[in-house]
Amino acid sequence: MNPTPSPAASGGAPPLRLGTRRSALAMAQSGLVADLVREVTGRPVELVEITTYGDTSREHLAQIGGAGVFVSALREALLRGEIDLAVHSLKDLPTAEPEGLELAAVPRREDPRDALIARDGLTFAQLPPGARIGTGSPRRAAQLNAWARSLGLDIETVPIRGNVDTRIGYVRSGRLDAVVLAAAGLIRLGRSGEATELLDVDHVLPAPGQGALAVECAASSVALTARLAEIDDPSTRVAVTAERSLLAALEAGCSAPVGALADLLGDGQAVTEMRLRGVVGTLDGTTLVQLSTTGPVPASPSEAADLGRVLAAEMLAKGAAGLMGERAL
Ligand SMILES: NCc1[nH]cc(CCC(=O)O)c1CC(=O)O
Repeated sequence: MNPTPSPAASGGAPPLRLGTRRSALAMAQSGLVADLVREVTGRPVELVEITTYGDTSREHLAQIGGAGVFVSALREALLRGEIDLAVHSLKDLPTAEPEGLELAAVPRREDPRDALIARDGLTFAQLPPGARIGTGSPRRAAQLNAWARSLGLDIETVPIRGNVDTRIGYVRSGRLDAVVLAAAGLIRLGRSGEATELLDVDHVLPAPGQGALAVECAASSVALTARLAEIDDPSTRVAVTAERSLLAALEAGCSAPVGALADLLGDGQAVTEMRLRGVVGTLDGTTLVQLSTTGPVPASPSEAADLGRVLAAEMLAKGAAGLMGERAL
């Protein structure tokens, strides 16, 4: 981090306009990034609320084109010069970077795991027969159903959507026995205490990029992009690059039942290797293709992307393509 510039240096600078969705989670994420951006630029940052189609539509995500609908309005505002930077959940960001935009920074990742919020403090294994678990994500449905089968549990996954409050509300009102959400979202909203279990990634691999934020700019904002590089976390960047490259090489969209997680492995002294795990499955969890590969820590994002492509090729050779056609209801 740079030392804070003197008041004189920042005195006349106009505020940077940071575009954000207006959900509580988006505002929390944007607030975090705004603090980081103020630190490295010494400039004031103002939040500009942008409404996206994903926020107003009541249709299911898979039907309106997946989580990319949350992203496009922010990207259009960037391209029109109405905002200087946009903050997205990286897992909602389509893998193809549009012409004229740049993924300027991926700050340090929050916990990538999924969290269970169940009634009566229950864990997954304690859910009663016939338990109904809400999730709009085919990835979560596939892995929860597979996990339940391996435990001899009888559960039903129920498609739901809505913001974090709405989804937790299904449990509080008694309409569902449990819901599954990203731990990172709960943590950023100060609601991690409501989780009754953090799901082990051996059972439920998160979405590629889950828990990480994406700070996007117009490619023409050269000076700003250079400053934002200071809030980029290189370890997070290589991990999410491998995960997203796996997703892209599977030619799966963000609403496909694909999970991926890269983590850096160490010997206690130093990081020595990166492991990338991936999963694709049918919604009912009867068939999963789950593979892992471990290699030297990538020296660059492009090397990380290679690891993603290698694992994708292995998954495709095991029939992954045939499992990705299914959509959530
Ligand atoms: N698809 C919605 C979405 N996009 C990002 C997050 C959580 C934050 C994150 O994963 O970084 C969520 C909510 C959820 O999955 O529970």
